[in-house]
This record gives sequence, structure tokens and C-alpha cells, in this order.
Amino acid sequence: ASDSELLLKVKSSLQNYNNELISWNASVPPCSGDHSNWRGILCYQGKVWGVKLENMGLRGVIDVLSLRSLPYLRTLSFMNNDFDGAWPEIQHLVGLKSLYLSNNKFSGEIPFRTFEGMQWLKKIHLSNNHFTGTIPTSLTLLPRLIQLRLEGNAFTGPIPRFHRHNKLKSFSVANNDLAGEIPRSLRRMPVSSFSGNERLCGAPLGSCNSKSSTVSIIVAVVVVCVAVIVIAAVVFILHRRSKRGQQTSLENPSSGCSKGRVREVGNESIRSSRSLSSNHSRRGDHMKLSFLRDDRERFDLQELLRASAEILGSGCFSSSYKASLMHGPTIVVKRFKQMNNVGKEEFQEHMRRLGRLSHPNLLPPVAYYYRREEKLMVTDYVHNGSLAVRLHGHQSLGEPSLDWPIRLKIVKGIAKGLEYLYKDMPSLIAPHGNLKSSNVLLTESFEPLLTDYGLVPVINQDLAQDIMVIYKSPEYLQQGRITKKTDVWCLGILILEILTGKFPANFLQKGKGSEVSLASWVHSVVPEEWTNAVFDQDMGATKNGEGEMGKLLKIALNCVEGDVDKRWDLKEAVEKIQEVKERDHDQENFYTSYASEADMKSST
Ligand SMILES: Nc1ncnc2c1ncn2[C@@H]1O[C@H](COP(=O)(O)OP(=O)(O)OP(=O)(O)O)[C@@H](O)[C@H]1O
Repeated sequence: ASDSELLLKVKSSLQNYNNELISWNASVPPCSGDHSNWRGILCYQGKVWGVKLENMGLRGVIDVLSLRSLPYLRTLSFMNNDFDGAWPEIQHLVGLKSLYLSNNKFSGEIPFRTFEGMQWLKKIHLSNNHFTGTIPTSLTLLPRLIQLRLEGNAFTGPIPRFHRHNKLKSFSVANNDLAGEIPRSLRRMPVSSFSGNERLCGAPLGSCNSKSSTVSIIVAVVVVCVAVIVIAAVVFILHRRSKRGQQTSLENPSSGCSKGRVREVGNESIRSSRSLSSNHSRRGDHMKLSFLRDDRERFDLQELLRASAEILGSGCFSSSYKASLMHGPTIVVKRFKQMNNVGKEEFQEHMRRLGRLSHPNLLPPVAYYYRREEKLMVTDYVHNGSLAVRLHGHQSLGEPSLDWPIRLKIVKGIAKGLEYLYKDMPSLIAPHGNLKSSNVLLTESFEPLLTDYGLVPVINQDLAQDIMVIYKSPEYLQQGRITKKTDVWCLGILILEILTGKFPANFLQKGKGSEVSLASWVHSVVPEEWTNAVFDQDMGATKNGEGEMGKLLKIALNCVEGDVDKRWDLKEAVEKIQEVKERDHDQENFYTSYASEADMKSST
């Protein structure tokens, strides 16, 4: 059979690919030279050497027997999908050099002789599945193996003995249920390669001698208790100070998270140094940091606890800490306060689902940590900070204000991110759920990155109602319901905030029947007056409300329409937003002169 016929057979045993594999059809060959005509196929000189179907939510069966007939197949990746069931019989693909099956739901034991004869294998990634049983000993026979990632499964028993001169460079069995002594040949690996296996011992973990480990546990417990008391006192003092700081610098009397209010922006000028709470370092707890991406260097909670950390903000929903790892990136650890009703399986499942999302306007989670009473989510630190701070705190930070082209770029990016969430999480009524300016971060080029999205299913519902923006919508306040258009309302409020420079929380309805809202305030001003009365003067307004800025303001007003039936849906809002232009057609020179004025302002 031809490559094309074989791959179409492979396709026929897959499920749930929707439109993703539309390019797989018999009328075009999979490869033309080094160019691939089929999505996810890697080609070299007209031959298929790789199949890389990642992040597609795929299910079904991997047709190994058809893949076996592709003579040049060297790499196979089905990472970040929804495959479940038993180990696919990969042993038939003897020419494979790399195999990536991480972040699926494969379960059961891997036959211990599976890897015998797969002598070309260099990279094996099976992390974050549900594999059980012992780690197959045949792995130790692979002469070229340099990467082996088995973390986040349920492997039991000892770690098999690898050859003294093994070539392993990247190795992890973290977060399994392994026991016994770490083989000598793997002792050079970092602690994080083994963490999360309570019954493993020996270097680089603690000694296997039970007496000394008991003593060290007692010492650790005492140290942790003292640290917790000291930190609790510091947290209490800092928390009080930070609340005071927010109120004065943001001139907003309603900050904090009292019932019925949307929490305000965390003020980045009130950062304070402290380490992350040590209550995670209780014995055994440091083990469960689960990574959602294979392209990331691993670290464990212990490394996080050692890192110097800075609190970025603490709301009713979460507290966020910035931590600089000794040998790694700067990250943000978000500690959720209102998630203690969600079970482990459900939480893991949801995090993996979020981890599979990928879009230039989303900040993806890198890892998570689950304990019944506490959940953490790790993301990258975004250096340019949040839109909230840029909009409202730029003066105190000594930064120039955002001009219109940048604000428009930000609105367009937010809309695209939201559109993607709607497409990829269609089962959620409010795919974002908490869209507000402190949940929009900015890259160096002012590309917006949405955060805190998709969390509605895992938040305690009773408390979510006090803290998430969707529950401030008119439909929720008046009829107690959320619809597919509720995120659109949040988008509208956010655009109003961006255009007016006003804090929505100062205007958001404070309860049922309240008349005051940012939208109704904008409505109360006639469009002829928008330039002076409504638009943020720092943005440089057009001469009247009819220009492109006025267009965007009208779009926002359609998004915040109180009557859900009349309100635009997301599709319409996104289309209209993408049509807004940076320049009014009669004002070709306007922004050039504004830009120089802005530069001048920023230098003072
Ligand atoms: N990855 C990140 N990089 C840089 N800053 C961040 C990051 N994540 C959060 N922040 C900033 O840290 C601050 C605190 O964020 P956090 O999400 O904990 O609270 P919030 O968004 O202000 O309110 P809420 O608790 O309702 O979500 C905010 O100013 C936020 O913009």
C-alpha cells in the first residue's frame, strides 16, 4: 500500500479530529519533497518520517500495524490528546527514534519486554498518563536513550537498573508510586526527577537509613512549623498593608473582596519580598507538581520553596507569587483559595484540558499542584505586567500611557483569545468566566495574554458568585442565569475600561436593581461629547465620536446591552472589532503627531 493509503487507514481509526485532518485526502500525496501537504506529517525527500498529531483532542485507536508499513517512520507524537485504553503496541515500530505519548489517558501496564529490539529509540515521553505496574525493564536495554519522561503516572515498584554508562540526559519518574533505592546509575539526576514518590530513597533524595530519615523528618516538621508561624505573621501584616496601599494609590474605595463586588486590580507597586508559604513542604507534599508541557524544564515544589518569591497580589480568588528559580525561568505561582470542592481526578482532567489550549493570546498553565485543601497553578511570568496596571497605574510606575494604536491592538488580541476559547471549549457556557483587566497581561510588544480563563467548572460555586466577573452581568443579577453571551458582556465592559480609562468596579452594578454602570454612564453622554467627556484623554482622542474610536465604543455598547437577546454574540463582536482601523480615513497624519506628543509626555 502507498503512504497515502496507509495514513488514511490510520486516520480511519482515529476519532474526534473534526476539521483538523481535512488535508488528509487521497487527491494530494502526503509529501512533495521535504514539504508536507498533510497536517501533522513530517517529510524528507518525499518520504514520511514523522507523524505528529498533537493538541487535537484525539481519541480512538492508534493503528500501529498500518504505521509499521511506513518504512521511513522515525518519530511519532500523539501528545496532548484524549487517547485512553491499553498501551498501543509500539514495539512493532522498530525503527522509531522518538515516541511522544504524554498527556493522554493511556492506562494499564506496559509489557516489560516492549522495548526489546527498539534499539534506535532516543526519546520516550509517556508522562501524565495513567500507566500502572512496574517500569518496563526493557527500557534499560536501549543503547541510545537520552530522554525518558515517565512522570505523572501510577508506576509502582523499584526503578529498574540502567547501565552505568547510560546516555540519559533528561530523566523523570516524578509523581508515581515508586519505592526502594534509586539505582546508582541515576544518582546524578536532580531531585525533581524523583520527587513525588514517597517511598523512594537514596541519593539524590534522602538516605535509605530509616533512623536518620525519621530524625530528619522530625527536624523538618519543627522547621516547617516555625516557618509557618513566622510566615503567617508576615502575610497578615503584608496583607493589611497591601490593602491600604491599593486603596490609596488606585483611589478606589471598593478594593478588597467584599461580597458583591468585583475585586480590584492588584497594585504592583506594593510588592513585597517573602518566600512562598512552606506549608507545602510537609513530607510527601512536595511531590505533586504536575507539568502540562513536555517542552519545559522540570522543577519541584522544593525548588519553588527555595526560590525567592514576591507577592504580586492577593485577592479573594487567588494570591499570585512571582518566583525566580535558581536554574530556571521566572514563574508565577497562583494559589487558588476557592477550589476545595473539586476532586483530584476532575481537577487534573481540567488542568490538562487547559494545558492543551494553545493560542498567541493565551497564557498557558505550565504546571499545577493538587492537594485537597489547596491548589496551585504555575505560569510564566509576563514582564510587562497587567493591562490593569498599565491603564490605571502607569503614572505611579513612571510609564507612558497606552496610546490608541496599542489599545486597539490589545482589544483585537483579547477578542482573538476569547474567540479561540469559545472554539476550543464549546462545552463551557462561559469559556473565560473572569475577563477583566488584571487578567490580561501584556508582552513586550503589547500583545495581550489572557489568564484565569476556563476556571468556572473548578471554582466553588457559592463563592464564585462573589468574585468572578460573569456573576456581575445583568442577566445574572436580574435572572440568576449565565449565557453564552455573558463573556461578551465582560468583553464590552473591558473595552469600555480601555477606552475610558475608568475603573469598571467604580461603575459596576452593586446589586440588583442598581442603575449605575459604566455602560449607562457612557450612554448618558451624547456621542458629540465623547471626545472630551468619555475617551481617556491620555489616549489622544479623535475630534469627534464618529471616528474609529467611536466605532469601537459603539461595539462595546452593543456587547454590554442588558437585554441578552439584543446583545451581540461573540462571533459578531469579534468580526466588528477586527474591522476597526487604527486610523480614521480623514486623519492620516493625526497619530504621527500624537505619537510625538506622547513621547514628549512620557519623557517628563
Ligand atoms: N503570569 C503573570 N505575570 C505577571 N503578572 C501576573 C501574572 N499573573 C498574575 N499577575 C498579576 O498579579 C496580580 C495578582 O493576580 P491575581 O490573579 O492573583 O489577582 P487578580 O487578577 O488581581 O484578582 P483575582 O484574585 O480576582 O484573580 C495582578 O495584578 C495580575 O495582573
